[in-house]
Amino acid sequence: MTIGVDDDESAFSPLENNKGLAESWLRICGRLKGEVGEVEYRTWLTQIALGPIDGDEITLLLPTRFLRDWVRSQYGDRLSELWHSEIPSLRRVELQVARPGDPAPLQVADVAPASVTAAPATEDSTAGTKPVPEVRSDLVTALDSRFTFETFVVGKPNEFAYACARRVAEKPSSVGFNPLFLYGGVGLGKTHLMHAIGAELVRSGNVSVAYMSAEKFMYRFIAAIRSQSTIEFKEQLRSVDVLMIDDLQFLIGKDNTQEEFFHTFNALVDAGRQIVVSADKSPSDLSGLEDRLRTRLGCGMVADIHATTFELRISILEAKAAASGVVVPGKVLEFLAHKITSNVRELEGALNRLIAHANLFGRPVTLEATQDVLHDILKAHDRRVTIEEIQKKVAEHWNIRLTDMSSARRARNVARPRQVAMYLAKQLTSRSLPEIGRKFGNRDHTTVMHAVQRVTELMERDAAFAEDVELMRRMLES
Ligand SMILES: Nc1ncnc2c1ncn2[C@@H]1O[C@H](COP(=O)(O)OP(=O)(O)OP(=O)(O)O)[C@@H](O)[C@H]1O
Repeated sequence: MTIGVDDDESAFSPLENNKGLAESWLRICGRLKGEVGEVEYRTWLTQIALGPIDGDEITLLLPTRFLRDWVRSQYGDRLSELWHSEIPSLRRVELQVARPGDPAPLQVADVAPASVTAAPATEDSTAGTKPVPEVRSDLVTALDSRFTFETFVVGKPNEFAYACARRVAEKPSSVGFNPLFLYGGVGLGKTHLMHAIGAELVRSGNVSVAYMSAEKFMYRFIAAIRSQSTIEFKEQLRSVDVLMIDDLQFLIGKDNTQEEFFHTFNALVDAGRQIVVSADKSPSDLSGLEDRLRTRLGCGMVADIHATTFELRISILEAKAAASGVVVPGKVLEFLAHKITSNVRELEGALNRLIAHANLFGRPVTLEATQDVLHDILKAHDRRVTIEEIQKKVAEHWNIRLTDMSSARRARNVARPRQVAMYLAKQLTSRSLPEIGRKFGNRDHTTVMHAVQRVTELMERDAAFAEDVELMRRMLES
């Protein structure tokens, strides 16, 4: 059902005629204010006006499309939940851009935070995220309570970053370096470590901490400009003890926001406050950020989170499987750690899917079931082998020079490995025969065809040779 803000006034339930609805809305605003904090509430939520209610759907109106999209993405689910708790028959909250003549927002700027504020973590306030309460600064985006130091698995690739993060969490006033700059590829644990710092600081009390993504930083900054509250925004930011900004690369190309961040950064460092920043690259590689900002970012401790090793992937899988309570055989964990090497997020996603499947169907996790359930993920992770890799591995294995892959030498000890390499190129890549021929010293496609036939025949006749070729194939595929 779609409710438009249409011309049919009779279909509309004007707010002034619906006191109960207005009271519900005020209560919802009070709860939201308590949950998201004063600044966020004032920036985004006071701009919402009540629209019509029709059956199980209520419409809320926002002045611009930008605001509508932002409120939908950030608060859509929560608004639905809160409306449902007020009026159980309501199932949907529709967010629309207001048109001339639509009701104005209620004057709820002085809505007191509802008693829910003081309640313990509102576990249902954001999907999949359990916010940590009792944070002094309302600049804190909900911290995910799953991301703690206890649940972070430490190994060679991340031990340094972990140690630095711990240091900030334990002694925020005398860390000895500022900022802490965490960087590394996608899904390797940067956000996890930042949330862990936040959770630890909140637990220890007496420290105000602000965590937000660079994207959110920018939107808040823009919103502050729109609502003419930039001074307040700056003061809020500059009053925290620890400021953490995630995914700083988002600010590349956003010159005004960079400028604001730079000033905030300086003000906080000058005041002896701690900053933690994460990005996908080191400060020196973040081209697109202003030089002076890059220089300042690189002045503290720069900690790289490296790509995972097989051992770390196994440890992470073991920890996550144990926490799930589902028995996942070691063989399956090893298989996953071998196959999914891209990042921890994808590894975790694959394991979660297996666990969900096992729970749903009550079946044990086996290697066979894993291949079946994760068919699509595993396919996407199948390694793409290049002809150059094949040539290199085969040349090493048969102890010939790499250049002999393209040379005209016909001696058997050279020609045979070259044929094997052509055979493997045909088996493991999607290259055509002429393309393969070109990579082997501009040979004709019939030469490649002959090599493939010859190797196939030899493998049928000679078990030791077949084993050698199979070994090569496995090494290249792993
Ligand atoms: N060492 C680890 N131990 C346990 N879980 C981890 C570890 N590293 C990453 N994870 C998990 O992997 C997932 C992705 O991690 P996270 O979101 O922190 O990555 P990120 O580096 O911030 O990625 P992005 O660059 O996309 O923001 C999270 O669920 C996190 O808990």
